[in-house]
Amino acid sequence: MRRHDHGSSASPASEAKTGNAARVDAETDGSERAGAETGGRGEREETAVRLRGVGKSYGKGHTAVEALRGVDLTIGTGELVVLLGPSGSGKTTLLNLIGGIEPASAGTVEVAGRSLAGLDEDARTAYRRDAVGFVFQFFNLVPTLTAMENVRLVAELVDGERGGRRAGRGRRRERAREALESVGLAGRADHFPAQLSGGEQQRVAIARAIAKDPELLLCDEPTGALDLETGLGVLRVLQDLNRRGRTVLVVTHNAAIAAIAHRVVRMRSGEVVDVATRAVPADAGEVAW
Ligand SMILES: Nc1ncnc2c1ncn2[C@@H]1O[C@H](COP(=O)(O)OP(=O)(O)OP(=O)(O)O)[C@@H](O)[C@H]1O
Repeated sequence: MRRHDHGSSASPASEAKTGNAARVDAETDGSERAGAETGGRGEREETAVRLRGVGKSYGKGHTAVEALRGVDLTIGTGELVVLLGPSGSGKTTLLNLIGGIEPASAGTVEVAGRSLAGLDEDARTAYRRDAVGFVFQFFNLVPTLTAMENVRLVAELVDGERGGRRAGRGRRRERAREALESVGLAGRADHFPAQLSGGEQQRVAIARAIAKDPELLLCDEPTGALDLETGLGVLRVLQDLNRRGRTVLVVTHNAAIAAIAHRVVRMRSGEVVDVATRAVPADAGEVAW
């Protein structure tokens, strides 16, 4: 099994900064599980995300804000990681950097072994479009399109841009149907967003995110606008997708969601202050808040 350099790459300084000696072990855990899948051409990278010394600042002078400060974090392929922290601690900023929505001010962000810093605007757009699925708090569905059309829209955009990989219309419809099925909504394909509950709308948004078969699913407060029951339905879908091999990063205020994570990352004031591993993540069905 190919092994990672987590032990050596996590410098004493960064360990001291996170104040968490378990961090290196926790990272090794994730890569070992994923490592079994790697080793040859065409196989998956064992590290999904690697951040080293990542900083992000906004503005200048007396209005400058340091949203992220020296963040080191590794996410193994196939992990479900929950990122917790109070408002303003930098969670969304971190997600946006990993998703290529904005560039880091310092340090390196690598996804599936490729550095995002070297990408020009076109390559960054292609990366966002092809490699990352985004799920937001307020679903962001197009209200005048049905569930199926919302999902297909993204599949068509992606196919339209991916030279040489154009799928036929039938194949795109099939892929969209598969995505809706995988979130338990095949029966609601022809409903408009207003005819769906909040939880169902979020599941359509998840179907839309996975229809393009992204390497990474980035979720920002995916249950934030939902009541307990519908929120748990969404968590079940995310856990199910993760169990089928997808890497999932969930940003949330809701500490109860941490129960389903392989690893829980806590942030405060732009820094990672703790990383904890769960030997056996809870079933989403067992979570309550
Ligand atoms: N575009 C921006 N311009 C200026 N400051 C920003 C910008 N985006 C974020 N910030 C600041 O960066 C810090 C981190 O914000 P971020 O949204 O990442 O926090 P968060 O942990 O996701 O918070 P919340 O849970 O409230 O969404 C905050 O102080 C915020 O005001």
